[in-house]
Amino acid sequence: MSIDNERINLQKKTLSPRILVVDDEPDIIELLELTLARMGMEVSSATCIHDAKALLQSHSFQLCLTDMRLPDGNGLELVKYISQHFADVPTAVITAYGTTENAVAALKAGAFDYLPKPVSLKQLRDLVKSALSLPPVKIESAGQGEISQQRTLLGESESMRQLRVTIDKLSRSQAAVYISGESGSGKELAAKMIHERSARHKQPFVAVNCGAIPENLMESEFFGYKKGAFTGAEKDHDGFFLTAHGGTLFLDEVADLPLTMQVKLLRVIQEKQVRRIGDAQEKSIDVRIISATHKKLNHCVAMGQFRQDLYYRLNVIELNMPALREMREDIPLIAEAILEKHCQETNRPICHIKKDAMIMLKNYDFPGNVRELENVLERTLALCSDVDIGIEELQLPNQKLEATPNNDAAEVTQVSATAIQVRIDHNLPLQDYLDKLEKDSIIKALNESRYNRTKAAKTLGITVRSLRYRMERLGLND
Ligand SMILES: Nc1ncnc2c1ncn2[C@@H]1O[C@H](COP(=O)(O)OP(=O)(O)OP(=O)(O)O)[C@@H](O)[C@H]1O
Repeated sequence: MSIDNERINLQKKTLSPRILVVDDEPDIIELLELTLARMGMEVSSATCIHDAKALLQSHSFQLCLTDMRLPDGNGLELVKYISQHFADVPTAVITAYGTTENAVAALKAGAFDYLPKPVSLKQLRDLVKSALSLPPVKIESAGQGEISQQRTLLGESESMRQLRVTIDKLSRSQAAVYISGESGSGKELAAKMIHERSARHKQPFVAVNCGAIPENLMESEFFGYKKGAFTGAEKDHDGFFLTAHGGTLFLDEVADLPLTMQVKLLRVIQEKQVRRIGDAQEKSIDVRIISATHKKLNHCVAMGQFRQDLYYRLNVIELNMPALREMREDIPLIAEAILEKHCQETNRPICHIKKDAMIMLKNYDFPGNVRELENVLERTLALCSDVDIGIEELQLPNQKLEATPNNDAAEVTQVSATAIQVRIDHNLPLQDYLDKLEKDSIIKALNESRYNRTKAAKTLGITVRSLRYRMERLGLND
């Protein structure tokens, strides 16, 4: 062999992915070693957790395949150990036939995927390929800075930081995820983040709003059809499952699926096979399912509107999106980010929200969550030409102030340097309360300046024009 060839072989060897196999059955180790070696992998094997940990300390691995039952403990222990200390190493567990509980427990503990026994070599190869195409783990991914290139859920509250960490973990697994949360709270964004950070990121992300498809078209939309299968089927159509092959299928508003469709969906998910209408052949599909609804899916199950078996299939891991009012401290950051984005897109100077207006936003309950915040700000930008956005430009719907620590009226009182002592009436609608505060501030400034509007405006920190506008609005002209 020439020196060059030798060097290439050596390079190939050092570049081969290394896989750790943990099993106490020599036959299984041998089968896995042979198959993986044929795929060009380097394999190290251990027969117990203790030896596996020692190997992890001394070598770097790109994947670990472990049995569940090991002489010195449970494979889950190893899954947890690896996800804690070697977050970059995906782990797959080999589970005894029919023990789905084990598989679910492993996925919840952070496993990338599971392989049921007897191990199918095709499944093994597919699993290895996907595990090796996982993007590298990002350090400190709870923060947002380093992932700014990708879409991300903004917010620095503890719940948002935790959510991002969980999303990163879920991205490194193949488990079905069910995302719960109110409308507009970021369920679809979370699903996209999981997909974009996963081994499937180069494959399609197909989002389906289950509530928007007419019942008579559901089957053909989900499973596809062959040309001529029915009147109007002028060419082959793949349907959502086949289109999402290799990638992620996001079933939004999954609770809206009719029961007949739920049965068909469950079958396809279980068998991993789909047959287009009019096709004699079934096709294998490899699709990760993420589902979501703003309804309480467990209630739908209890009411007999949603099949329990499908619920268990979809809800291997649940991700709950907090409502915006549960993370009020994040409202300024999210609001400013939305403004910056819109201003950049429309080529206008970046607008900012004034302090009192921001407090008002923080105190508003946002039943429509971040989507509503986006709409409020978009409307504001359309109507306001100033770079500083004040209370009146926001035009928030009236809302009763509730005495929670977050919308503490004391905070509102602080905003205006000239704010006078006002009796705070929690029973007033928010707009009326703020109008009263504004009116009292203006009257006080006018009194102090002996009705000199220029001086009063200066004290209030606003322009004379704005003072005139406000006085007119509040009926103070007399
Ligand atoms: N934490 C967040 N940071 C930045 N943007 C967010 C955040 N949460 C939601 N959004 C944005 O809010 C809008 C609504 O989010 P999304 O569509 O994901 O909500 P959803 O829960 O799926 O809504 P629905 O239940 O109505 O389908 C999107 O533009 C999304 O990008």
